[in-house]
Parts: sequence; structure tokens; C-alpha cells
Amino acid sequence: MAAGDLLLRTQSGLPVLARAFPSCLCLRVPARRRRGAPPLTAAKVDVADAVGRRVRSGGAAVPKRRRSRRDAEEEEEEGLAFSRVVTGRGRGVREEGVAEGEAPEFDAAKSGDESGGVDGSYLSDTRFDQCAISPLSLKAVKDAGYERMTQVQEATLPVILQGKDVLAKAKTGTGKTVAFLLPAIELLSTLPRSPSINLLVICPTRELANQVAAEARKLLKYHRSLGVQVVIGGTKLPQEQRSMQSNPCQILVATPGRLKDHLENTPGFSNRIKGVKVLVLDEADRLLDMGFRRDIEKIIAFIPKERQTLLFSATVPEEVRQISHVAMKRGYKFINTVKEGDEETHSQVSQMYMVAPLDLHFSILYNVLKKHIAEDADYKVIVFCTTAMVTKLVAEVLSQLKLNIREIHSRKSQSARTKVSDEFRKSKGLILVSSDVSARGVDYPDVTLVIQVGLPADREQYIHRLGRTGRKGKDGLGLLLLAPWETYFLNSVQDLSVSQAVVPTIDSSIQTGVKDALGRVETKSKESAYQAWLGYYNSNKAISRDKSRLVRLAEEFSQSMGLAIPPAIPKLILRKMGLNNVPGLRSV
Ligand SMILES: Nc1ncnc2c1ncn2[C@@H]1O[C@H](COP(=O)(O)OP(=O)(O)OP(=O)(O)O)[C@@H](O)[C@H]1O
Repeated sequence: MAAGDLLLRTQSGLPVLARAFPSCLCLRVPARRRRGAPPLTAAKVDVADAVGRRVRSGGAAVPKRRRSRRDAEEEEEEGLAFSRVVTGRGRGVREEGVAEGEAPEFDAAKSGDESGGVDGSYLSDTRFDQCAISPLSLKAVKDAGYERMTQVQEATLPVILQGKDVLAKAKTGTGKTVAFLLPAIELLSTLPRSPSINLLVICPTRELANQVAAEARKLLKYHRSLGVQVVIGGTKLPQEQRSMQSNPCQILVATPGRLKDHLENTPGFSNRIKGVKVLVLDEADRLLDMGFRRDIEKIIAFIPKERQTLLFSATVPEEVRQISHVAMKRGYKFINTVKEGDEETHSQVSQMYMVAPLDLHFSILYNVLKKHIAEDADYKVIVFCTTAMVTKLVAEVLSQLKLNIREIHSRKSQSARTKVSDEFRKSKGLILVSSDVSARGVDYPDVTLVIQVGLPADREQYIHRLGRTGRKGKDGLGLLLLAPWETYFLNSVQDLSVSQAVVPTIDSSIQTGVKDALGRVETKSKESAYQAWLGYYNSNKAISRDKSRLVRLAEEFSQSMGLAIPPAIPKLILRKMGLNNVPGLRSV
């Protein structure tokens, strides 16, 4: 342990190594918040009690496109789909023992040793060459550099090979993709060659679909008769149609919206899909939640009942188990590799939250990023924001502050998204400002810090976003930045090891820098961000109940961007949000 390192004890009692800032005098042991403990009281940092609240999805101008042609992901980010609601699933929480002045500063340095502190606990003792897979797959697995199976791979492979339906839960970054692809490819390799689609993998985002296809290509390296294709929104439909016609592949990876498009508009496609023997819902809980569920049900109606179905995710809320029969046979097997009493997040990822009024958020964000960059030359950060337009704004402000920023969200063209995603995967010394398009599944190696600004959509989204760091047993850091009125969210993560950090002292140079940067950002970006912010928080049941409070909070957000008065919003958008005639909102 290096000088200056301190041993933190997480809520689960596991020691986590953290290197404290020299300035951090009082580092306390984060206490475990227990289920059933009383609710959080006031925020413990010395900050003014701001008002406000944040909601899911906000929308600037709404383009006229048919719903069926769009991914639910896209709609949410544009504020059209308000079905997915931010909830702090109150379990009654007490914030234990974090007294004023006692919370540690956010430790912006990567915890663990220089190598990233790889621990092998996500791996099992079983080697791939010890299991019943074909020599062709084994060769490909070796070429990919995989020797031992991960725990979820070891647990699911034999069951899937037996032909059973499986619902599998395993922590983020522990190899779920190979866990479903490998046995499915084994099955496919025994089938006679045909132009049918035999394996259909559905993913909630385009980046994830591309990534799953890339992993499949690795595993198919020596299975020369099998091929994989991707169909995702944001690309040219006729091009995909032509490519499927000229080279029909047995494996199809798709996002739901585009898949439906092909079912409705591509001749012969619904026949090809009748050949599906294995259906995979990756990020199953997301695909079965209200945002996607109807699309998934429609798609499933086209697929033969006689099939094997595999549902994978790092989070499987009880509701998902209840409705899993939508996709699976009743006798399915639930394989949960998260041990009883263990947390759904990784113990080697230090999780902190900070509470501060909105008008400090840009400065805090800048401060934390600067410190992290100074501490870690190989920094690689993802900053998650609530909506596409808020993401754009935050990226613009941070770019103005001369940080090395890339931006990704649903309003970017697919080619720009793919370019940024590929670059971020390969790079270090980069900050990705992202909406929830990067929240699930995407495997960017060596992310050193994940910052979540504002209320995550729900507990699951918090876990998945955090899961972009600490993959494959490596160390990581997570920071959740909330306004005082957002702390109710902590109730829903009270069983995770999330500790409070004090708000750092923001010196005047940071404040001035942020103010100037905001001054250089176009008013249009701020207007769009305001509108999106309003839409997002308006979709939060708890907040939208009190419209005058919502309006007040939106005004606070508008002020935090340096606007003197909140922007006017097109009448049509206000009507779509159900906010027409709400006092305090201006319309055009
Ligand atoms: N047996 C293995 N040994 C070493 N690395 C592996 C093994 N299997 C998969 N990996 C690698 O582990 C990383 C994480 O895998 P993957 O993205 O499938 O995780 P995941 O569990 O699906 O994560 P998430 O919950 O975030 O979607 C990938 O880079 C993958 O190539």
C-alpha cells in the first residue's frame, strides 16, 4: 500500500483500497445502509437546500417520423415516450453515520495498484478446453485470449447446451455475451445450412448490437459456414435489405425498432425469422420494461414457439421474473451468479455520491474531472447525463473548458455515434459525455471513472451505468452528483456501498472558467437542454405531481446555465408533455 492510501471498508464489509487526496483529512468508513432503515434526512453537506427534481427524457423539436421506425431508446431521449418513469423505489432508508463534515472528499484517483488491480474473481476454475464445445469454437475462444470461463459462462453453458430456457443474472462486465453466444453457436453448427435466421439476438441499443455482432464474429472465426449480420436503426434500411438478400446469415443481431421495420417491410424476412431456434434478449429487463415491451411482444409473435430462449442481464428485478413468461417457457431455469447477500455492484468499484444545488453542478463536474485527470494520466471517463440535449449541453460546456471531450447520444447520426464509440474503446485520456445510449452492455476497456449527473432513470440504470467501469475484475470509481431534492433516489440504492463525499471547495478560477464557458455556449443549446430537462423531470411521477415545483426546478436549471429567464417552449411540445397552461412556463 502506498503512502497516502487508506483502507475503506465498504458497506458489504469488504476492504477497498483508496488513495486519498492529501487535502482529505477526514476519511470515514462508509456505512452500510440497510433495507428497512429510516429514510434519508437532509443532505449532510453544507449546501443551500435547492428545490427541484429530474425526470426521464426530454424533448426538443419532435421530428415527424413513424413510431414503428424508431427505437424506443431514441424516443425516450427525445421526450416522446414517457412510459419509463423515474422511480426511487423507496425501501425506507436511513443514511447511517454520515454526519456533517465527516463525509470524505471524492477520491478522484483510481483505487488499487497501477495495473488496475485485476482480480480473478469473475473467472471460474474451469478452462474452456475442459468443456463440451467443438474444436472450432475452442480454437476461436483461444484466439480471443479466453482461457478460463467466467463464472456466468461456467454456470450457464451446460444448461443452455441441454436446450433449456435460461434467465441469467451476472454482474456487469463478467462475460455474459460469450455466455449466450458460445452455446448458441454450438447448436447452430449442428444445423443443416439454410437461408433461415437461426439465432436472433435483440439488444436495446445500437452500440450494443454492433458489439455483440463483433463478439460473435470472433467466435465464428473457424465456423466458416456461419455468418452474422446486424440490423439497427439510424442506418439505411434498403442497404440492410440488400445485404441480407445477397448474403443471408444464420445469426442476426438487432435493435427492436429496426427489427420490426424489417418484419413489416422486407420481403421474405418474416419467413426467414421462422427458422429461429434460439432467441436471446440481451439486457432482458430493459427489453421487457414498458419502453420496449410492446415491440418485443410483436416480434416474438413472428418467432416459432418451439425455440430456446435466453434472457441475460446484470439486473433482474422481480417484475421481470414475473413477466419472463412473455418470452420463455414456464420451466425455464433462473441462474443467478450474484451470491445471496452480495451486492449487485462490484466491491472493487468505489461508489460515492455528492449532493449540491444545481448551480454548482457544472463547477463540481469540472473540478472533479480536473482532479481525476491530474491523478491519472490514463484517465478514461464517462459522464452520464439525463437526456440527449442535456448531454449535448454538458459536452459543449466541458469542451469550452478545454477538456478532451467526445459526445454520444441519440441525436447524433449513427455514423458519428459509431465513430465516437470506436474511438473511445481504443483510447485513453478521453472523456465521453453520454446519454443512456452507453448505459448498458457497452464494453469500453479500462474506464477509470463514471460520473452520473442528476437522477438516473432507476436503480437498474444506476447499476448498469456504473458497470461501465470495473469490468473484468478491474478497479473503478463512480460518482453520483445529485441536487438536494434528488437524494430520495438514494433510497433505491441503499443496499449498495454508496458513500457520501463532501462537496469540494470550488475556487474562483473554476467558477469564472465555468461562467465564461457557459457564456460561449450557444443559447440554442441551452434552450434545447432546458426543454429536455423539463420533459425528463416531468416524466418522473413524484415530481410531475406538483407542477409549480417542477416549473421552479426547471427555472433553477435554466439559471445554472446562465440564462436570465427560462426559455419559451413550442406549444405543441408543451401539449405533448401535458404541460400546456401550466403557470410559469412560457410558450411560443
Ligand atoms: N472467459 C473470458 N475470459 C476473459 N475475458 C472474457 C471472457 N469472456 C468474456 N471476456 C471479455 O470480458 C469483457 C466483458 O464481457 P461482456 O461485455 O460480455 O460483459 P457483460 O457481462 O455482458 O457486461 P454488461 O453487463 O455490462 O453487459 C469483454 O471484453 C469480453 O471480451
